[in-house]
Amino acid sequence: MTDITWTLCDHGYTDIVYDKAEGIARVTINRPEVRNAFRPLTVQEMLHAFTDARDDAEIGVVILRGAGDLAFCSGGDQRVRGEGGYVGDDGVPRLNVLDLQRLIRTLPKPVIASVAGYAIGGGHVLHLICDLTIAADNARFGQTGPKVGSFDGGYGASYMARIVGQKKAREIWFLCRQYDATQALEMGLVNTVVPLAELEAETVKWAREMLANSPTALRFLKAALNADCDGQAGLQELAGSATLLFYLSEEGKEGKQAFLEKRPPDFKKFKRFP
Ligand SMILES: CC(C)(COP(=O)(O)OP(=O)(O)OC[C@H]1O[C@@H](n2cnc3c(N)ncnc32)[C@H](O)[C@@H]1OP(=O)(O)O)[C@@H](O)C(=O)NCCC(=O)NCCSC(=O)c1cc(O)c2ccccc2c1O
Repeated sequence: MTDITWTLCDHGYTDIVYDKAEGIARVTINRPEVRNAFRPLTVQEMLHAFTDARDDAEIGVVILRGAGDLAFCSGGDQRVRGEGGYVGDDGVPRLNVLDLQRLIRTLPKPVIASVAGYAIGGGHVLHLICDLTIAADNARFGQTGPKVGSFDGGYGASYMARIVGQKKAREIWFLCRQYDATQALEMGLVNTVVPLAELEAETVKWAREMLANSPTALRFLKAALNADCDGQAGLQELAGSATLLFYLSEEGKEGKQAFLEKRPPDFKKFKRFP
């Protein structure tokens, strides 16, 4: 049992459940009948919920999980895979999970994947993208792409290799094996493994610990760790956070104020640190 009371955020979602408590937002993929595989609508709803969590100043940590104990997420829903992507009600083929990956990656708050059961295919990449992964002892991890005629050569390949190393990443992709929670822990794919019954409590514990720390420090650390891997997009993210901080400073405000008051800015009063 977990000593936390979640409040449902009802946005009319059908494929996910979104709730909040104590500064934590929780996104649950709710399609257990297909091991929480995502279709375009699922991803659209997740994009909406993650955007809400990003923009809500009261939220400091986001949890991503799957409904039930059998799966975190089994990737793209193969039943709606058409030509050129996964097809929604509008008939348009999409790979919109890539938009979701970028949103989770750049969300300026820690995102925890709470994994029970299978994290497979595109579902495996989703847990990889999250900042931290807490796995239940029944969790199983793996890629299936080369078996089912797909691959994720973006974060799914390069970021995975950053985490587990080049040899292991090639093994995971080329052989499409499944790995249990202990093996995942050994290769650094997950941060910790707990008994299934303790998964929610442990996930909330980690979230609470981070909530007690400086949100700005966490924001910059996430952006800095991303920038190490993400090239110019990573630098943009890091620099955007720096600009935000600068806007909050007296020096930044002086520039704006001087413009509005139609006078030259007075930057002489600001120190130059070594
Ligand atoms: C996940 C499993 C290992 C679970 O096995 P288990 O034996 O526990 O359960 P079943 O196999 O019997 O499944 C129960 C039930 O769920 C259906 N189901 C499971 N997964 C999916 C799925 N992904 N899509 C549709 N349906 C699914 C299954 O058919 C059963 O239904 P019944 O009606 O028969 O009861 C195992 O299920 C499994 O291996 N699943 C497939 C995993 C997979 O291959 N996923 C897709 C990989 S490709 C991908 O995800 C992907 C998505 C993207 O959007 C990308 C975008 C850009 C680049 C790459 C992308 C990408 O690779």
